[in-house]
Amino acid sequence: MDGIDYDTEGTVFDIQRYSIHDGPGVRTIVFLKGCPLRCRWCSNPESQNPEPELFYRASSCIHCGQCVPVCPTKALSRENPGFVDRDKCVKCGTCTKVCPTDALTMTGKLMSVREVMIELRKDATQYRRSGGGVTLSGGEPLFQHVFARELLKACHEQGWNTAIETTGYTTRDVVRDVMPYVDHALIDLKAIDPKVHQANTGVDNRIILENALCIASLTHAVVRVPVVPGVNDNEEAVEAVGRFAKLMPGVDTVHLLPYHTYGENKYALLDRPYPMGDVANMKPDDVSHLVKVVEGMGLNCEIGG
Ligand SMILES: C[S@@+](CC[C@H](N)C(=O)[O-])C[C@H]1O[C@@H](n2cnc3c(N)ncnc32)[C@H](O)[C@@H]1O
Ligand code: SF4
Ligand code: SF4
Ligand code: SF4
Repeated sequence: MDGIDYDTEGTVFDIQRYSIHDGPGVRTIVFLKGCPLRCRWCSNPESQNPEPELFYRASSCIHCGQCVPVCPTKALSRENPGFVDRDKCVKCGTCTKVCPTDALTMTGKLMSVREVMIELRKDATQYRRSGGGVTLSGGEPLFQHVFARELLKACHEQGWNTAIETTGYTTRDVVRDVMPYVDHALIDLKAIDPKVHQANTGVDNRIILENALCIASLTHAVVRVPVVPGVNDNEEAVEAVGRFAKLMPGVDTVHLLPYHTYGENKYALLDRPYPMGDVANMKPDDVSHLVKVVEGMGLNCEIGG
């Protein structure tokens, strides 16, 4: 094992314990900030910007005004639509320290590998008992690839299973640098049609498809598809993903994730419009015909996962 730099820092916006999804056994999910994509349905809008950001929850604000004078850039005012002038806010977090109701909070904080490992060690017994471990998610975990790599190395040194949830939108060098420390890659293929991919995520999918093939040649991989109404919730689109998955070395399983709106309220906290408008949650039954398509191609198919 190469040396591990425990001082490497990265921006983390959440650590979720006791997950039974996103890899084998009981897992802790570490969510890293930063993503080069802008999926219209993204359930973690706070993950996209690599920097820490300010959440403002209007329903918790008691209009006491204590935050207004402490802001160094005068970004807070009742005159501002949404209260926070996002162009003026420098994300210093000073206002959050005086708010008595947590209407203002920061999402994302700088943590060292050492600090994250202290959190992860609390669940080490669960990992050993269940064959679980640690999953890096986001955002795109490879966006902060040096931090991700050192964290994965540190997990391996403890003997824990490691996984990443990735779009694969990165360079080949990063893939080769990080994959030796990943036991299980959950690779999102959101659309095979390049025009559909570009229109709905903001990026071309050529690099993603090339890296998906490479990642599957380097570690155990599963393909995941967020099934989104009006984007890829049809048999042709899912069949195209299945055809591609069959080209990926060792891949025998596709997960279909029905579209959900759980992230919608977080757009309001960032004063951003929700790009999906009023498109309703999908139910597992809504994708059962797509499961049959995947299974008919000789692949395993799970809803969720
Ligand atoms: C939050 S993402 C993090 C990993 C990476 N950014 C990605 O998209 O692959 C984890 C999973 O949630 C899925 N996802 C994101 N928004 C979703 C939504 N509104 N409905 C269903 N799945 C969603 C993604 O497609 C991905 O499989
Ligand atoms: S985070 Fe800093 S700059 Fe932004 S509103 Fe709060 S105090 Fe002002
Ligand atoms: S300190 Fe908190 S509760 Fe008071 S006005 Fe500011 S955001 Fe609202
Ligand atoms: S790739 Fe993942 S984190 Fe990035 S915008 Fe899309 S769903 Fe969100």
